[in-house]
Amino acid sequence: MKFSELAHEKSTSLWLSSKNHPFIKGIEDGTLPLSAFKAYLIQDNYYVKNYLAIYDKILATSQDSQVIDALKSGIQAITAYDVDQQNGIYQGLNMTDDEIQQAEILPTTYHYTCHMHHAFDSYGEVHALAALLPCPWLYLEIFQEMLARKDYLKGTQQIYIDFVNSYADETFQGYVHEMIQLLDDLVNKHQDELDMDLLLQQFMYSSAEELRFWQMTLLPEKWDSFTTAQSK
Ligand SMILES: Cc1ncc(CO)c(N)n1
Repeated sequence: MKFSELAHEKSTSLWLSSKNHPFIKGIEDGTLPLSAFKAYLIQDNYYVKNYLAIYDKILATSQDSQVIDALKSGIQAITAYDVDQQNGIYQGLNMTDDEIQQAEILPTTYHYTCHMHHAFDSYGEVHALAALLPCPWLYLEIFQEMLARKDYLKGTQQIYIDFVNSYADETFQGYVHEMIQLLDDLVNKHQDELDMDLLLQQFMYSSAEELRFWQMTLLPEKWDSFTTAQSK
């Protein structure tokens, strides 16, 4: 079994929880308050910046031309699907640069981005790529499945329809498949020296963080609940 297949299988229930999450259902039926979507976008702005920063760290140190080529085209995909698309949405929602840059980074965003940096800093590029993969792959699955449902997006807002269509489109799918292939090739190349359990853990942690990411803006999450002693 390929590493990607194993990781995907082990993450099934976590991914299902994301797919059924009220945030996702709210995008589909239009009940997600715009305030929650805005809060998500603000956290995601920081997240995507860090995602690209990890790509840069890998590009600056990798000796593997397959990794370098794939990440260079990956940067273009992230720029088109995450950065440029989100910039368009910010404008549509009248969100200012100050509002985005000065917002507080919430615990889950901080934790998820630290996890991805840690995977690279402590274990190197293959582990980092395992931590990075659930991000685009899960989005592709969530939004392709949403589009495939017969009455998808009935009554939802145009801004949500555009968001879903973008992450479900063929070019994005091509990028995701390239990243899956890259990781499987690297696992084969480095089979003897890789700790497979640790590698799987990188992917699983990120799958859990993706679920927390939806929850964070709906709760909404607050640092107070982390910085106040609780008896239970
Ligand atoms: C948290 C998160 N996961 C996945 C994606 C998709 O690239 C994103 N933009 N943000």
